[in-house]
Amino acid sequence: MDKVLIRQLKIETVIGIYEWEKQIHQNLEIDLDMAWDNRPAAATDDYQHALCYETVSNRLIALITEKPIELIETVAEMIAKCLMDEFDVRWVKVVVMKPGAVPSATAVGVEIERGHF
Ligand SMILES: Nc1nc2c(c(=O)[nH]1)N=C([C@H](O)[C@@H](O)CO)CN2
Repeated sequence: MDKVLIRQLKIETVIGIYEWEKQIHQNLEIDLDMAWDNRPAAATDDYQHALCYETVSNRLIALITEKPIELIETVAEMIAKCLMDEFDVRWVKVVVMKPGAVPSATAVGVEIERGHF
């Protein structure tokens, strides 16, 4: 299965369950594996057939910074839904990491897979 990948997409937003978290911006780091048939783009060398990682990245930054969110689980589901509804991605693995959320851990996070091949 072909994929388009995005690694360590940094999104600075209002995220968290505590009152103090609603007053600040924190960073999330997103990894995405998106199922996509890369052969048409390669065969034609035509951007029209590619899943544009730049367009996807910009859309997800806009989506996740639109309004405050409490849980990183919500972020992961919003991203998966957006990719499937707006970009016609059939399967996606979304990893959302929140660096610094637990002082004794480098990062904590969630991983989901949605859709099918
Ligand atoms: N499974 C989760 N656990 C926790 C979350 C979360 O989004 N998902 N969030 C918090 C707080 O916002 C935390 O990040 C503050 O440090 C706690 N647990």
